[in-house]
Amino acid sequence: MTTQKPAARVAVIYHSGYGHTRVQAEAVHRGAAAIKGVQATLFDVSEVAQHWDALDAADAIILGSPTYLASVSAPFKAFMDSTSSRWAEQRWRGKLAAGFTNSAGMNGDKLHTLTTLTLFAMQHGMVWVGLGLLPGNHTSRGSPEDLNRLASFVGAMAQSHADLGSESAPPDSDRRTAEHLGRRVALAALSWTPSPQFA
Ligand SMILES: Cc1cc2nc3c(=O)[nH]c(=O)nc-3n(C[C@H](O)[C@H](O)[C@H](O)COP(=O)(O)O)c2cc1C
Repeated sequence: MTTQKPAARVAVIYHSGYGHTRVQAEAVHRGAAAIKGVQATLFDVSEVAQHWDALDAADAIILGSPTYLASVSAPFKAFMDSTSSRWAEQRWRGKLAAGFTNSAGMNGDKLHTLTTLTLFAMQHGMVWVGLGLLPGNHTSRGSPEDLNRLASFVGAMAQSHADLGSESAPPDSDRRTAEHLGRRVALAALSWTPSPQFA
């Protein structure tokens, strides 16, 4: 008898003060939801109180925050701190994790935000899934239209000019990069079954 593998569940949780990171989060979610057999959900941190069960049940949690003063935003940090009882019980141990961030600067110290998200996942005993893309816009033949134009490895980066609204920023290449992250995590979640001995 063959046993049907249950659909993988991917939760995307994000904060966005002005809508730009929400656009990125929606793209990550779209990418994950496009994978057959994957149930993808998208949560704003302000509504996390209603979604703890879904986060606990997820096979993968994708974390997203704008970069504010070189790190995660205060609302996202409040969410991180509110997971401390789960940290103490290591309830999320063995889940997959990934991350994304958006800021006004091309660099803007975004890497520090992604590093913060990675360390958060490590403290929870989660297993980090990187972006898995070579750098875009990396040679004289490259362009800002390239996937992964900001050349990140650890997660998806996006950049939004500070004077543009979320209807046009971040640009299409960053939205496609975010979709790629969602797809990659969803595919990983479909094939990720940690054994009971995994610790
Ligand atoms: C309090 C604050 C701090 C910021 N700090 C940075 C920063 O360190 N680096 C950067 O490149 N942009 C910084 N920005 C710009 C935001 O990252 C940028 O506007 C981003 O698109 C906001 O995303 P959101 O609309 O999802 O909130 C900051 C913006 C705010 C409001």
